[in-house]
Amino acid sequence: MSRILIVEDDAIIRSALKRLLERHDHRVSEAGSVDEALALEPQGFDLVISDLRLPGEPGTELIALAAPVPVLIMTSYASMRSAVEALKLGAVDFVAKPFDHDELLETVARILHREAFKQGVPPDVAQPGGKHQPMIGNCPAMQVVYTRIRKAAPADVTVLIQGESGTGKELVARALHQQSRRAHAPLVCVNCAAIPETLIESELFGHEKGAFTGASASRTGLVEAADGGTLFLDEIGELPLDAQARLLRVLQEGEIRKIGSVETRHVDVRLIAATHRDLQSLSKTGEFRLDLYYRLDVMQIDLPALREREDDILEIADVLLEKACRRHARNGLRLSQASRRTIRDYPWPGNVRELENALERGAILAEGHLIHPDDLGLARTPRPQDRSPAPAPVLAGAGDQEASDGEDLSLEDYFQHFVLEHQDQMSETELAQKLGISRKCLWERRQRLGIPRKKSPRRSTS
Ligand SMILES: Nc1ncnc2c1ncn2[C@@H]1O[C@H](COP(=O)(O)OP(=O)(O)OP(=O)(O)O)[C@@H](O)[C@H]1O
Repeated sequence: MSRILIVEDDAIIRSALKRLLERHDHRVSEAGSVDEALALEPQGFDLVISDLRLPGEPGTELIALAAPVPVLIMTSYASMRSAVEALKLGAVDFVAKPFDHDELLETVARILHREAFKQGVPPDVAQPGGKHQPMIGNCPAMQVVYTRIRKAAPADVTVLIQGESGTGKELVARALHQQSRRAHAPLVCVNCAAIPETLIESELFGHEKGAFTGASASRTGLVEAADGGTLFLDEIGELPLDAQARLLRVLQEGEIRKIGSVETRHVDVRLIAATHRDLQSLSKTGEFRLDLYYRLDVMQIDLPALREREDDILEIADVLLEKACRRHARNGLRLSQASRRTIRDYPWPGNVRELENALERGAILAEGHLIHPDDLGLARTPRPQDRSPAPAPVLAGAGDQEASDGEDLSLEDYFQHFVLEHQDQMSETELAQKLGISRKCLWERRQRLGIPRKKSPRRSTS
């Protein structure tokens, strides 16, 4: 069922058209002018059918205001000139009034069909350097993702993105922001797992001077920094309960209160959250507030793991390899047939990020013009029957470099031993520094090896 918005000031024509479309299973809303149409948020529809001449602004104004939703223009002034003008301005098509019912229905069906195809097109995403690149991959699961992005982006609702680490959750958040009406405002990305638990509330919500030991000046939080724009909270499952309560207030009341302050301030922020954890299960154990979960779960986007995107793996590998070759001035480098098989059969527990790293290694290490499996440095190559779900191989060294089987084991042992022995005396930052890895990497390895971070009993600033 498609959602269609009719914009027509003549009530008789409007209700006749409404009845006609409803008889053909469309859900129809009506407006009598451009202003009334805007109040109904035209971007949430699949098609806008608008009269050209309306009281106030002409129907062609909606072409830009409803974008990317197509606008079909009706005109009783069926001169070629007004129709051509409307098409030039970007109308998807036009119909002359009085219209023939079958012709109109056919035009509507054709437009909706064409749009349905467009929906599966990967969105362009601005990378941190400012360059725009399309998301790679066209497998059926990703087409569903692209369609969801296209529909959810302009709707200004909270979105919960779920998927394993490295599947592209941040990329989806960027696409949602860029296709929303907030695109001109900031997108603030926060990885809740990478900020010490004791600091996360003040990072997000800000604090007043003297609110806690070490708070020597008042500070604005990241939620406020995203005012007017979008806040992307990655790994929201790691947010401590106190911070969850504050976040709930932001979502419910649109209000923020700094730590140590009695005053509240209004903020207008769209929240996009991501997690690789099952928030509903976490809420059963009391680790995640169920009311917050329901607030977040307005629209869900599920990202498939790379191993489930068999048709995409080699396509992604080719595009990422080209980029890696450009970065390292190794143009013309290609994957050997054996490398292509290895890439296809490997379970990719670290998903696209792990593939990106492996290809980068390949581009650096390859000696001739072909990248061989050894150059990729994958920990082990499973036989096809070993594939998903496979145990995650442990990656060695900073930046997730991988090593051979023997080294994996000793590194894993070393990591576990070191963390267990020192975590009572060291902060997460110190632990990560001593291990030569990032805080985020430390957190990910803790998850993989089942050594969750201990909850600290009181606030401190270390
Ligand atoms: N479909 C895709 N097309 C192109 N690049 C991708 C795609 N999916 C992921 N990537 C790349 O993989 C890397 C990881 O993506 P991203 O940071 O969005 O993943 P994530 O799910 O947010 O990971 P984490 O949960 O660990 O933060 C990035 O460099 C991103 O550009």
